[in-house]
Amino acid sequence: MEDPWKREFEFAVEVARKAGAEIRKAGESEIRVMTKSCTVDLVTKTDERVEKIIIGSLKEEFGEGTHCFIGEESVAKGEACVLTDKPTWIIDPVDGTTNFVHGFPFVAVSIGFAVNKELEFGVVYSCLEDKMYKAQKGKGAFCNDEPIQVSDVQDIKKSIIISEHGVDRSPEKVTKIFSTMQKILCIPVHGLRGSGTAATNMCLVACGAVEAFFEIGIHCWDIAAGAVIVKEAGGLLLDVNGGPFDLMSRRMVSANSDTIAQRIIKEIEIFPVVRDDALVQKK
Ligand SMILES: O=P([O-])([O-])O[C@@H]1[C@@H](O)[C@H](O)[C@@H](O)[C@H](O)[C@@H]1O
Ligand SMILES: [Mg+2]
Repeated sequence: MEDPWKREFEFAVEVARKAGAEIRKAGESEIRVMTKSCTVDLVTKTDERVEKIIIGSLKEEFGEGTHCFIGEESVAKGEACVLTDKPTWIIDPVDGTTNFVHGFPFVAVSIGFAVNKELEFGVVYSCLEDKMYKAQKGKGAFCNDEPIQVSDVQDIKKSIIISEHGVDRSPEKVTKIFSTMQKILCIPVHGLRGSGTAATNMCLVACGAVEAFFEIGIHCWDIAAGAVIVKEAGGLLLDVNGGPFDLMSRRMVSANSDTIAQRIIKEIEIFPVVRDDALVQKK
């Protein structure tokens, strides 16, 4: 099978590893914490610096203007968040920023790549675990170059489900989030977990450590890379209402099978979120 984006894929792995080393180094020094949408939506100088390193390296390697970029911290500063047909890098430089600030050991660099709005490959580097997850469309999923596969568990009562509570602390949303988690927990499932980073959660689905991850409130940069990795590991992605996965919708279910996915979807109490491509952009 032809491999038109081989060079981009291989370079993305290199850049993710370099970015991970920067995060580990920064974690040993003073971490200056700032906030974005609310007091618990944290960002640090490391997030911003690492995103600049990633995008700068990609522009240097592939030229200015040939590719588009959607980066978490660039969007936070008002850059557009619109997926066009052009080759587009979808980047979360530090996924698990709150974990990074607290020294909780799950922090990932997430680099997805889409062409004609189709995800071509994804790279997630869990840099404190030194686990490099990667996948190209049609070519399987790997962790540290070993093939990975989703779990074969089909009985929800023998599953672990991952979800996150996100940064929105409004009572009506928190109530729905925890009511959903309570209903799933009391199916009962073996357990509920959350690593604090969507990208890592998706890789845990892909390697069969858990059966599913769902969340309402994530962003395209959190899940673009993980989406390819889950699919190439034999899993699937759906909207939380059971419809087709929509990268820009800020909600999704990733699971090892449709059986598990459908059982979870029955319990999810959906609340509205503003789409990534409807975010207010810089004038
Ligand atoms: O902000 P960040 O650490 O890059 O990304 C995080 C996501 O990976 C996680 O799923 C979500 O629950 C957090 O609220 C946060 O958005
Ligand atoms: Mg993130």
